Amino acid sequence: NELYRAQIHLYKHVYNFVSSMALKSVMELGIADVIDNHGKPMTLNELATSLKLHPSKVNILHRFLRLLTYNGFFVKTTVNAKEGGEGEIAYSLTPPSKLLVSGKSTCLAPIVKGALHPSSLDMWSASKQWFNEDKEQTLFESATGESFWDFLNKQSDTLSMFQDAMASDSRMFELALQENKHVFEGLESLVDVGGGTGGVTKLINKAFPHLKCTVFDQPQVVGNLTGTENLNFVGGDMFKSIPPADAVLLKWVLHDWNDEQSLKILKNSKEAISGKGKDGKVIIIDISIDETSDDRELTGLQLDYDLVMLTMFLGKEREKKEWEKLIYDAGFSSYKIRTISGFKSIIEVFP
Ligand SMILES: OCc1ccc2c(c1)OC[C@]1(O)c3cc4c(cc3O[C@H]21)OCO4
Repeated sequence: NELYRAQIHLYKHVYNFVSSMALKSVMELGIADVIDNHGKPMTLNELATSLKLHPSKVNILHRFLRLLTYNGFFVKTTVNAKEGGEGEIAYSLTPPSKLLVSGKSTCLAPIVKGALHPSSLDMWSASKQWFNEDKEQTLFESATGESFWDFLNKQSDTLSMFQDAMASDSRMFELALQENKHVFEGLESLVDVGGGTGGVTKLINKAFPHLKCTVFDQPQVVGNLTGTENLNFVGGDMFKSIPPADAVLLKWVLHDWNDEQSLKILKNSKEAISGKGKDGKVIIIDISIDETSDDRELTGLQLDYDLVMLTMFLGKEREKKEWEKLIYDAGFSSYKIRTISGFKSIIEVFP
């Protein structure tokens, strides 16, 4: 009956937060590390013992693992099956939960921790007031009275939590970089605008040791960071000016900003690459929403990010035609866009 099917769809979306929170709990308990260290499927009791859980928590752990197994984060196998006996259920990691194993370049636990921090969740209790107020501000500002950037910069632990999150996502870029080396070939200098602690720049510098790389971010972000021979940190304001280079890299930056602010950043980027008469370029790495895609999980993630950017930064995720308009409005003459592994695209923009 379609009425009950509608009710199931409605309630499923109401309780989507439960699987996010279960994932957060598993990340906090370090279950991926425990199973990875064990080296083979782990029974519930082995897991509970290793996690030093109180006996009353063993069944709770079982229920969490059941939901997360259903959602593709674990697989169940049977171990210790005696002759004709049942054996025991044991849990193994899957590719998504392997991304929570610490100490690897593919560890995304920091972004799970950051994105599910109360600062990203509590603000939603102010959504009604946000919609009804006549002020243009983020949901975060409506709820807390300060911008998310000010909140992050206020305490070192929140800033480092955010930077660890960005760095963890950047380490995933290594694969995409190998598949897109041609984008960086022939460059003598590159400035990574909004580069934070230099996660991506270090990867590029490793792949292209002769490329002079500059990490450009706010003074309080890069102030006390020291570079190496071909990688230096420069503090400044990308809305004022960007240090000159053959290429400007904007990875996961423009989606934080509305069209007016993004135009300003792109115009300053155009200034920065137009020195020395070289035909420089701007390299944008960001989400480009493909509404025609039939990959519902990919498009769903991209639309989730659009609301995260809207509510926290008054930013947005852009479709291809929106990128095109922004690029041409900023005075560039052409661009090349291609999806890179995962949910982002790489857009080369030429003056
Ligand atoms: O373009 C920048 C950019 C890129 C990704 C993310 C940003 C901003 O903020 C929202 C977000 O969901 C988030 C919020 C966080 C966090 C990490 C984190 O990852 C997500 O650590 C503390 O709070």
